Amino acid sequence: MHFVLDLFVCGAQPRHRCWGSHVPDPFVKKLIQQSQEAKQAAYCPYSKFRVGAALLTLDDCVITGCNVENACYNLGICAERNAISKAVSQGYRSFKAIAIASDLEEQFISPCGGCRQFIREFGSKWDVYLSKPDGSYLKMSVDELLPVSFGPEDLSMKKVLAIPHEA
Ligand SMILES: O=c1ccn([C@H]2C[C@H](O)[C@@H](CO)O2)c(=O)[nH]1
Ligand SMILES: [Zn+2]
Repeated sequence: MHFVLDLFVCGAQPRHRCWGSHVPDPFVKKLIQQSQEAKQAAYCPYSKFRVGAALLTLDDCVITGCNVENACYNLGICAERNAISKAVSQGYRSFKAIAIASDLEEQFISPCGGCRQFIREFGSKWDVYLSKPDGSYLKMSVDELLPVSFGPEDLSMKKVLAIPHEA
């Protein structure tokens, strides 16, 4: 099997290249690299804790995000939620994976509870890659990160993920 190695950060037009739910290792490495690049843009003057996220859409676009803090501390947004909000605002609602990067050398960055719920909104079967600056990673499913979760299905909102023009 042949895989094209580079993933692009896309604009509004999704590209159509799929390989199912299994993301081959070189692509995971690239996605982690992109989350590390996204981390460079973190706006975190208060915590000084930089986080980046790279989201891989079902049609193989990569949307990135970083944490953005605020002088009104509680208004800060995490990198994961930033990336997901960016993706949704560009019309993406189906995701294969999200990679998360921080500067913690000794442990894999782990999403906060709020982000776990935010990620879970878009399915419980996709992959979350928790990484370290050296590129090593821990792969976890959304289900593992947030077991026995509450989601749109519990509100009988089966069509909630459909893009409006497809609904
Ligand atoms: O997974 C995480 C954990 C923390 N942060 C941010 C929130 C805040 O800006 C800073 C310190 O918690 O890191 C994220 O963006 N993602
Ligand atoms: Zn969070």
